[in-house]
Amino acid sequence: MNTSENHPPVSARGVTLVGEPIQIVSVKDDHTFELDEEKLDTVLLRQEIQGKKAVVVSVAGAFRKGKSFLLDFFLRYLNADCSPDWLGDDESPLEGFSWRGGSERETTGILLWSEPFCFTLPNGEEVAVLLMDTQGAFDSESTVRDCATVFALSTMISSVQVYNLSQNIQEDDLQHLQLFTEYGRLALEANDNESKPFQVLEFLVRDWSYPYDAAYGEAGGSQMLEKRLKVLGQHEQKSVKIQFSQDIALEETQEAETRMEIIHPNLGVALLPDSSPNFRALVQSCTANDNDWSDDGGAENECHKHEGLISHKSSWRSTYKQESLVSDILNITYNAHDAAGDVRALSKLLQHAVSTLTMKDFSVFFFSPKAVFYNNLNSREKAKNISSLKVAVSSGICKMATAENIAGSGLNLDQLKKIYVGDPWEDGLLNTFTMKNSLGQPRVTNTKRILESVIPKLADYFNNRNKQHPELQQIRKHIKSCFSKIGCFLMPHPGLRVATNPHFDGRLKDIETDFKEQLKVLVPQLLAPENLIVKEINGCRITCRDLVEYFKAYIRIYQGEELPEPKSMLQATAEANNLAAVSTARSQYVRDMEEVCGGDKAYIHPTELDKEHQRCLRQALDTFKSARKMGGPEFSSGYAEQLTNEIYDQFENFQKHNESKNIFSAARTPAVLFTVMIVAYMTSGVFSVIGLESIANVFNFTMIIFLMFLISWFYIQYSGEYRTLAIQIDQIATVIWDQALAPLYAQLMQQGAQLAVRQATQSRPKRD
Ligand SMILES: Nc1nc2c(ncn2[C@@H]2O[C@H](COP(=O)(O)OP(=O)(O)OP(=O)(O)O)[C@@H](O)[C@H]2O)c(=O)[nH]1
Repeated sequence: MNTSENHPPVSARGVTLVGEPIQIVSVKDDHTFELDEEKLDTVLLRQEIQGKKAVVVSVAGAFRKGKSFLLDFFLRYLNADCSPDWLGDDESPLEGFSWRGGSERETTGILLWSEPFCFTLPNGEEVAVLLMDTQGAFDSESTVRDCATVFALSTMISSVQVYNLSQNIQEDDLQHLQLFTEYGRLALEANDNESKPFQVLEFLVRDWSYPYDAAYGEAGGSQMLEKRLKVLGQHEQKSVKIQFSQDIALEETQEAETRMEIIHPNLGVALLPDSSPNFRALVQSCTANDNDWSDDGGAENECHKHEGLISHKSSWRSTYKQESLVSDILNITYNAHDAAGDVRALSKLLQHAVSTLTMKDFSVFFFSPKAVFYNNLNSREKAKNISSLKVAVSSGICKMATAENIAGSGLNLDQLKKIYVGDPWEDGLLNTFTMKNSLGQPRVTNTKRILESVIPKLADYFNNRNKQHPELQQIRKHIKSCFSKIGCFLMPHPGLRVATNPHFDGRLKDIETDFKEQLKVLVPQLLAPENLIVKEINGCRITCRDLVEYFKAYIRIYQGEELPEPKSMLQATAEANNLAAVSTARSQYVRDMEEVCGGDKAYIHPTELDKEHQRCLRQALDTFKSARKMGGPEFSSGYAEQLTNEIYDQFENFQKHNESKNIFSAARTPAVLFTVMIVAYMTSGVFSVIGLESIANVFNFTMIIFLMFLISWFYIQYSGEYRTLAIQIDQIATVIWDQALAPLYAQLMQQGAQLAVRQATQSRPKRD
């Protein structure tokens, strides 16, 4: 709400709020900017602060998004001397910079709070904190240039620019930021695109409604910023350290071996599936008779050892179902559909086996403890990782079996990506897939066919997923290159009363608790003395006195004409389209005319050349008109005119070039010079015959001069030197030709023609 005129504004803690907003920069009706130097001086050149370092915190962004409202909380905090209960009581209206509800813009130009706040930094340095409110961008009365100028100026002047956004960081927010900061960078002379021209940028996302995606505050903000400003498709050069669970397993193996020894060895068997060949061999050894092993003496002996110990001896079995084994070996039956009975029967079967075989015999059929450990681990990792690898199967990268191998080896798709990004030449993936575990087996596979098919497909997949359009990359790179530090803070919605109640006057009781909680974090984060950022320009810390000079210098740049005008996207695109169409049409004209009178073509009569020019011009204009362009016919008419003018310029060149091919015009200068010499010689002869020697000498002298001209002209044509002299001689010859010889020639031609006509009519036979 506007600061009341009847009583001075009072802060929430009952302390009078000293100062008022002062309009430093105003925008005039003709969209030019004016700096009120006097007011600026009253704020910054006060005796007590002019020598102090300046901290300038500005809030900029679209109009009607609560910038001034937020600044008033900044004021409260600073006015309360940063005390912990700065937010004050529930009943005090929010005052300071003028803010209000409604849809029409409030702030115009740039405002400063008239009373800078003085603090001492932890290093003992005295600083003055200035708060700056800016005109909201994109309202219906501001041009793109106005918005860009306000944003650029405030960014150039401030040490912390709060970019106030609503609900999210959208791509258009980044595009505008790019345009505005580029406009700022252009104005700065140190526009080397290397040093960072601006200091801190804080994205402030208001009304953040997705705390379940990213939490309110700075942590969620950083997470969000990381996503939004990520430049995808750039391989990070630092190597990626990945913690594989399999690697841990290798270290654990030793410990596992010891552990396995104290576990009953049956566990090793119990872990085997009953389809496993080892399980079958074990059972076979418990039940085999002599005949089964007759072809193998060693095995025969082994079986003899078991003879008598095993009650039922049979040949290789057709079935190894637990139910039939128990019935054959132990001669008992049980309910195979009862899980508990099943386990009890298995236990009896194993006890029987243990009692009939020595440990040594029995252990032949065990998996090693290491193998069992791996098997265990493999199942656990497979369960954990397989879901992400199903994407690889559905994308045709590998079959399910390979995906299971990869998953079982402790890798998921995300980790594979990190390996690939860390080593994009595919070696990383190859090495990982083929590295040996402590059993000497490959981690995933070393089958060449699989490796050759899966690894390139994985690499393609990661590359395509990583692809980000160059335009998007460029925006992100640009923004990062402009600021020394970029942060983000997610603010919750302040509640419906704040947003929609026309009588809301900023009392805390009407504001949602979440919002107030986050304010208590945000404001000290920006303004607590230990967090203040002193304004720096080209590495120098700026005092309030210096800031006045910079302000004046910067505004002068934006008042002048030297900066290109920032345009709306449509206008810029329409211009680019039209210019491209002009260029295509002009090239077509040049090509067509080259066909008519190009370098290797013969001289063409000027009238004919003009006709050809008209034809090519028409065609070029047709090409321009038929090109698809943005902006409409009215916008294009100016470019059509530009095209016609450029084509006429080209035509002049073609005319000159054509003229140079005319041998008569090329020979005109020597012919004129020679004619003048002859005439001068003959005239001098006539005058000397009649005794007027002095006049004859003048003509002789003229003849000598023209002879010298002629010799010089030939020399210059031959050597290419003294070209300016040749041009002057050509000009003299042209004047003589135009003034004397050409009219004479025309007259002679006319008389000749008349004579010819007369003779022709006289010689015609008379009719009776
Ligand atoms: N939804 C929402 N509204 C807010 C928030 N903060 C303030 N408002 C309301 O937004 C309206 C405009 O506030 P201002 O501070 O005048 O907005 P501004 O961005 O300075 O507006 P301009 O000066 O026109 O650029 C007021 O009605 C505030 O109550 C917020 O975080 N979320």
